[in-house]
Amino acid sequence: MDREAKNEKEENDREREKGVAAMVACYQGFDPAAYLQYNYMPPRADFDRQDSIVPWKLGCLHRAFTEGDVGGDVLVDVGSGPTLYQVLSGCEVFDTVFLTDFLEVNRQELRRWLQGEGYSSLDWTPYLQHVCKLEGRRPSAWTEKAARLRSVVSDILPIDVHLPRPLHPDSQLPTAGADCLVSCFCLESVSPDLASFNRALGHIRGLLRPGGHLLLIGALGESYYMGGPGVRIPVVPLDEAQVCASVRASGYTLVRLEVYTLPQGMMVGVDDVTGVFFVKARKP
Ligand SMILES: Nc1ncnc2c1ncn2[C@@H]1O[C@@H](CSCCNC[C@@H]2Cc3ccc([N+](=O)[O-])cc3CN2)[C@@H](O)[C@H]1O
Repeated sequence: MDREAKNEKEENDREREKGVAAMVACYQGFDPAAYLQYNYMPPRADFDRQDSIVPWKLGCLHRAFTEGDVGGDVLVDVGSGPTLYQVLSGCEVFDTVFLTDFLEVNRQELRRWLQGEGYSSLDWTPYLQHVCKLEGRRPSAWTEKAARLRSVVSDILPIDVHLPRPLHPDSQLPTAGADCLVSCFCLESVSPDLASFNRALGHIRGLLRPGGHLLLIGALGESYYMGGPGVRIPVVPLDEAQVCASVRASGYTLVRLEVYTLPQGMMVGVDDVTGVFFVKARKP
């Protein structure tokens, strides 16, 4: 590499590090309880509304986990945040589930739920009941599902998708990698730009074994969201074509893309998201 190219690469690396550091600073004010209130209560989580977002997400995940091609022992949820909905179907398929997040406040929120009912900031019962219904079970089986999830969560780990190895080497992940990754609303919300989003997709690919699946949910058209009162966090705005291109460019085979377009009633002033994507992909 000649001197000029070396200088340019060093400058690009410095810019990249500055962008990631700025994102870390944004997250210092993240408020799990407020975030849950904004996004995981009605209207966005209204199980009696056909057009509510959370039932749509749970339906995508239920189909993806139960249509027969996803399986194995280990499921990793990348960037769990303070939420559990993303593993309510997967916990029936995998005997070992790792929840992960960058912030200790979110890992604490998840630990509180694991302690038992009534400790976490949000009552997940309606979510558990809804997924039981999707599975053809009576809603009162939610207590069994909660017990199942508590039994399979093996650890709640720190993660940084901007590192080539996002998890600490001691994380007890199988050498070959996880059998399945799920990640919801994380990568586009933690990346300063599209190049960083694409790199993060590549980094988490290293957590997945060949033949394993990636289930990715994310925001379309979003440029910011509120991570708490007065905590405005920038987001990489994505469209469907870019999501498909990024997934393929990061070395995954795209199995399918599903898209939800937000009706006016779901726009509640906590972000400027226009749609939600669901991707099922496979690592060749
Ligand atoms: N470097 C990092 N590596 C991994 N995770 C990291 C890193 N930095 C922060 N994190 C971690 O990632 C974060 C994940 S929460 C990100 C929120 N995403 C945007 C928000 C979500 C949302 C939800 C629902 C709906 N809806 O329409 O129903 C829309 C939307 C759109 N707005 C947070 O847990 C942080 O702690």
